[in-house]
Amino acid sequence: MSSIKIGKITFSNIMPIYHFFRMDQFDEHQVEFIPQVPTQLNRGMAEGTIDMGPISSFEYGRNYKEYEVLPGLSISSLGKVRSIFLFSRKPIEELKEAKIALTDKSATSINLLRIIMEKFYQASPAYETMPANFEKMMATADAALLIGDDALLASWNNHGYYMYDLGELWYQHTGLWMVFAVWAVRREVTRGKPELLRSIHNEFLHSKKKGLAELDAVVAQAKKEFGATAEFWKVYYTGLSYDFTLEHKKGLEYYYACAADLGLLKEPAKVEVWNTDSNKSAV
Ligand SMILES: C=C(O[C@@H]1C=C(C(=O)O)C=C[C@H]1O)C(=O)O
Repeated sequence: MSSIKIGKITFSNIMPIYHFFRMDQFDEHQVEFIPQVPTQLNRGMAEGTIDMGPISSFEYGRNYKEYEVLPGLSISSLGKVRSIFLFSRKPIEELKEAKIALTDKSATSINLLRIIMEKFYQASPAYETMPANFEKMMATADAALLIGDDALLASWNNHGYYMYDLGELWYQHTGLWMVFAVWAVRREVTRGKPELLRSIHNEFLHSKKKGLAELDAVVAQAKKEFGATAEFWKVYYTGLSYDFTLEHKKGLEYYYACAADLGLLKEPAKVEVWNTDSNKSAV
């Protein structure tokens, strides 16, 4: 039997979910991690070279008929996310005619920025997608959107730019959760390998629970790999949510409705959560 290929975002944001994942619970060749940035994972899932894992929630919405969402897992925030920033030379209200450079690693946040600019600031700036090089982005544009560790690193610099946290802006204008990534699984895997998928899902839930209960171990690892203080990582990880509740779903569906309204999605996606008790799906 071929292995289930599981995506793994190469950012520090997912460490609490993967840190205590016990590979030794599975036979050799049953599961394999594929570490990539979100846009690569999105593509791999769409092409079928990756079977499941965290993908941009926007990508789930774009291709939702092919996927189901695994329950109890996401990368979300209710307010500040702390790793998705618009850096700008001018206040956001003055970006109406501006040029904004967008990281090429994101799908959710670049479309969230469009929603925020169009709907909340009645602005239609020009956008250009670029490799995530902060200095080069700011050299050619008035503002730059970065996500993940690129955004964390840039936010630690004393560059003097205005900084807007997209999770915070979304919350201020909607009062809702913002779901940045969901654990999607290709439908043929829910049908073809439900038992193994159930074991992997349980292992993720176990690892998440332990990661949050023993956050100091995750914090120490993040500090070792990326720097900054233990206090920073504690605030960062406790500010993120890794759950997927009905409230998360409500926020996500509103995001999809906004995206469809602006023509960023063909239609508002239906969020279908995998029913772990049977081979059938249920919302
Ligand atoms: C919180 C984050 O969530 C993410 C944002 C994503 C996106 O914009 O497409 C995708 C996956 C997550 O890594 C982050 O990257 O900082």
